[in-house]
Amino acid sequence: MTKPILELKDIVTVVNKGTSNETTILKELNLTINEGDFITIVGSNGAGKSTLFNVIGGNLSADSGQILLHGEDITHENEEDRTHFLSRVFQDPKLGTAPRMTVAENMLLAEKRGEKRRLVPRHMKQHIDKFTKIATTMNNGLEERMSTATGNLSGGQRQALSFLMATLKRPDIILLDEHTAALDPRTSNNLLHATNERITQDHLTALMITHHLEDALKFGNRLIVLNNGTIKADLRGEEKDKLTAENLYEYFEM
Ligand SMILES: Nc1ncnc2c1ncn2[C@@H]1O[C@H](COP(=O)(O)OP(=O)(O)OP(=O)(O)O)[C@@H](O)[C@H]1O
Repeated sequence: MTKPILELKDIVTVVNKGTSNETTILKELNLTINEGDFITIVGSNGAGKSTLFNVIGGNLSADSGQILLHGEDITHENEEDRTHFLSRVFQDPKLGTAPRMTVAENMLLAEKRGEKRRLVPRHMKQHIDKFTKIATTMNNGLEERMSTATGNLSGGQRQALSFLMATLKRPDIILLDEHTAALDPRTSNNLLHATNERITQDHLTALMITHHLEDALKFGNRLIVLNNGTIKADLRGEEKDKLTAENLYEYFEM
């Protein structure tokens, strides 16, 4: 049985309140995310995709509506509180990692997130074999650079590290905000496949924004089309499998 992890109920977000630029971005948006869902999200520029992630992440508060995590109301929890159950990977490879720290240190930091323990070499020794093994799953040589400062990695390796760090503590939800968009096509493709393997094999729950319809079709068990602040389509199973890029494109015009 699929269990809901996160439920968004009638979410409305308004920006520039009280000014002549007041705009409603999300318009009574409803979405239930179930355990193990890997949802790809597409939609035109300005459709509200990043705003949806900001509302889930607590960077932006909903003006009305409710957010439930495992049935509990978390609508008023702030961004920091929500890091206990979610992690996010951004488009910019520089955002997810500390540049002067090594790959292994960044991974240790991610694993100890939320704990009071200090980062000490003794802890590193216990973890290095496990971290190296995890890095190997990225298929991009990251495992050979465990002692390299993150700032000296290639963009693809750095973004793969950001993704791994986001998954290390098995958050309830992982938000992938066009996390391969800044990479060249081959590197992007490699990271997408590694992402897919880690999410499906470890039964993680993730939402991934992409502008590439083929990727939205290829990956995930559910595909959502966001248009003008609402969900225009939420396709899964056979319905998603049968979909082509051409049919999908039609949803953009609705
Ligand atoms: N804090 C804000 N203040 C004012 N306008 C905002 C704010 N956040 C988002 N918007 C506007 O809301 C609309 C939706 O933005 P959002 O970034 O969520 O769209 P998106 O679907 O992620 O677009 P893109 O594909 O271009 O990244 C846009 O018109 C944007 O300019």
